[in-house]
Amino acid sequence: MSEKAMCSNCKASVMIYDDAERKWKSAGRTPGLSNVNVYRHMVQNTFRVVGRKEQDGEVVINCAVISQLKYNRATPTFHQWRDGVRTVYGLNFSTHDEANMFAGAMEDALEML
Ligand SMILES: CC(=O)N[C@@H](Cc1ccccc1Cl)C(=O)N1CCC[C@]12C=C[C@@H]1CC[C@@H](C(=O)N3CCC[C@@H]4C=C[C@H]5CC[C@@H](C(=O)O)N5C(=O)[C@H]43)N1C2=O
Repeated sequence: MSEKAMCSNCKASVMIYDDAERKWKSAGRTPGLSNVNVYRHMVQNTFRVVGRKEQDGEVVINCAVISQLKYNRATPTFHQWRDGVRTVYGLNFSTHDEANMFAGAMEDALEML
């Protein structure tokens, strides 16, 4: 297994900001909770955020973590970042603890890049 999870799975609703309509939309086919995690590729030392819907495993986010990424803890349970091009992702976590755990994994990844 060339990729390792940086923390245990965190539950969050994955959202994408629609610039045109200026509103957040649920990523994937339907709204709902996903298991999100930061994965480290052990050979390439690259990182990505992957989220799969709890309900049916749909991959709703698969986003590279680039060194310039600015991770914004907008609230204790809503964190957001730009993918470096044009997509803004938002994670609405179920609990503060999961939000902190995920943010810690993201910050660890950014330190290693
Ligand atoms: C300089 C910069 O780039 N700034 C970016 C943020 C950023 C900063 C630094 C680095 C990277 C980034 Cl990405 C920026 O400000 N962005 C990125 C796109 C969207 C937004 C722009 C305008 C709106 C206004 C309100 C605000 C907003 O979205 N929320 C407030 C805080 C939590 C609040 C919580 C939950 C979500 C769930 C749905 C909606 C709701 O609660 O119903 N909502 C919210 O309303 C959420 N916005 C943003 O965050």
